Amino acid sequence: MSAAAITCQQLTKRFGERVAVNSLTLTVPKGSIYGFLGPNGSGKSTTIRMLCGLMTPTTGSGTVLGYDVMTQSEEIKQRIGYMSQKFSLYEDLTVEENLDFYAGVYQLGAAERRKRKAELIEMAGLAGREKQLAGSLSGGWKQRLALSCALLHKPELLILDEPTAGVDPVSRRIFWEVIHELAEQGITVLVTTHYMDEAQTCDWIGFIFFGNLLAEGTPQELIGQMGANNLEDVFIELVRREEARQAAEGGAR
Ligand SMILES: Nc1ncnc2c1ncn2[C@@H]1O[C@H](COP(=O)(O)OP(=O)(O)OP(=O)(O)O)[C@@H](O)[C@H]1O
Repeated sequence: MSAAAITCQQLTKRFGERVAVNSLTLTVPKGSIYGFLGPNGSGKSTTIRMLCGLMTPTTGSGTVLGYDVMTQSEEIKQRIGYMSQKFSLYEDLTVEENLDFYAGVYQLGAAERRKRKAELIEMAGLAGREKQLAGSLSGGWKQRLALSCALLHKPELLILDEPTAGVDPVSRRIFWEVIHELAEQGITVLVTTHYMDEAQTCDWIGFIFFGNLLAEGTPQELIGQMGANNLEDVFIELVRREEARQAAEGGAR
């Protein structure tokens, strides 16, 4: 059995002339938290959409939980948990009704539905809020409900695209405690974030810019390799070097 939850080799996505993801090769080990970082528009969401089976790569190859990203997108969608930037909760349904809705999407039987709902309400700290309308929850609670919905079918892999964007620091901290608990249970997590304090707690980091993977390693390895003080400095230095390289290339033409 493979020790990788995700592998991709030279995965590429073009939109017309624009290369959104350029020959991306990476491996996400099972049970790890992999932080996927990069400036706005660098290709993170496009990569995630390809890995989730929502978008077909232009070229390259990859597997998610052993399934082929080119040909087995349905198998992948059934087995992963995905939370997008604008997680889709039904604001006019209660917490419990949202969970019921997604339990229906994942075709859970009545007994399993009851069990998973109870477990996830407990995990997310949503007890006592079951009858509250999702639309009346604060950002942090909405986000924890969305995470619970993404976990109903017990996925082995959780893919989170900027799950904490616009959420207050206390809620971010609680959310990340849950992420680490899930990883301890063996769930693999691929997560994008612009918050370097969050990235610092990941097992692995990949930096992408203009669709290219510029660096990969543990946070400590990257900080050491760059002679930086912290991940934020690594991030800024990688972007600066790449911009200088591109400017030199442009000037040489
Ligand atoms: N459907 C599409 N059609 C054309 N271009 C697209 C499409 N989706 C993304 N792009 C382009 O591909 C590039 C990568 O976008 P992507 O959304 O993957 O970046 P990102 O790293 O997720 O950015 P952010 O941090 O802002 O979410 C951008 O230049 C974007 O404009």
